[in-house]
Amino acid sequence: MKKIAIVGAGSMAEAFISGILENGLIARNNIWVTNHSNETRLAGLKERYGIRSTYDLKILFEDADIVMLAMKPKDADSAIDRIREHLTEQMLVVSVLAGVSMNTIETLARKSLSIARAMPNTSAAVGKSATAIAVNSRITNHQLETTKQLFGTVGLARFVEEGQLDAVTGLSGSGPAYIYYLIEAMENSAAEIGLEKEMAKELIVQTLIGAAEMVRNSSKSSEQLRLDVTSPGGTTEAGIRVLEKHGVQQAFISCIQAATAQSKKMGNTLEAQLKVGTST
Ligand SMILES: NC(=O)C1=CN([C@@H]2O[C@H](COP(=O)(O)OP(=O)(O)OC[C@H]3O[C@@H](n4cnc5c(N)ncnc54)[C@H](O)[C@@H]3O)[C@@H](O)[C@H]2O)C=CC1
Ligand SMILES: O=C(O)[C@@H]1CCC=N1
Repeated sequence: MKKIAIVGAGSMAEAFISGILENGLIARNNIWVTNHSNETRLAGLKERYGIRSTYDLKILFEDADIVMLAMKPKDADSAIDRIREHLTEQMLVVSVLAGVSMNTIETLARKSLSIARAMPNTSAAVGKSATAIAVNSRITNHQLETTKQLFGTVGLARFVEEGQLDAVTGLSGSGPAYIYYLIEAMENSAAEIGLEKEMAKELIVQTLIGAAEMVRNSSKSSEQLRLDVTSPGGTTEAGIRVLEKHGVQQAFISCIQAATAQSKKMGNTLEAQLKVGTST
């Protein structure tokens, strides 16, 4: 029977709690969570999921096999400093902190740790996260298996080199927000062209699911799939011409590059503060 101690009780923590319970990976009474100071939030999680919470770190970490770091990167320094005496080399430390390297986590903890650093996304809440994971050399085969299972409960999980995680953060970690941004635009335009809100939402959602399934299942490239929709002199051509005029594809490329750069910057800022040099 495994015990997980989750440090940070925000949206990512909740997504994991819900995923773990859905799949029965860890029993309810072995899922423990804490946060900075918001007792109402902890009470809400207890109420919704029947899990446990505490501010007593001794109780939180006692016999814990897995520790999940799920606070904001800016709080990592103070949060890890507070818990570090409870962290052991035997525990699997799972971090979802954007930009924070495994080396930085060990520096903050002032000890060697078995770490799995992951970049999931909020679709974990519905079991559809796209997660990339890097592990350090101290991870045992058993802990690697546990990591696979843990992230498998909330969606697709792929292992990568740690150096790729900033790019993953820019692409799929932040990715749901880009898609929501597009949906907002489609919803706003639906109102302008005279479609009823609820029905328009259904049509938009089904269009996205359908297009995603086509990309997943078809042997054709996404460009070819787009061309298949675009009849010469037709409606799609008229619409896409406007997107091209506004440089929308280049805007998305720049957006993902900016998010990737921000992930690197967040990590480098923390490393510089710790005087452990700069990351690549
Ligand atoms: N929200 C997202 O889409 C994604 C977030 N992440 C990462 O997940 C982490 C959490 O993000 P969210 O859940 O969105 O944040 P959030 O702001 O919703 O939750 C952060 C939690 O950390 C707690 N916290 C702050 N200081 C603490 C301390 N000293 N000790 C214990 N708990 C403390 C807060 O009380 C809060 O419960 C971040 O590091 C973020 O980079 C990763 C992938 C996607
Ligand atoms: O915006 C952020 O920093 C976090 C990391 C990936 C998604 N949300």
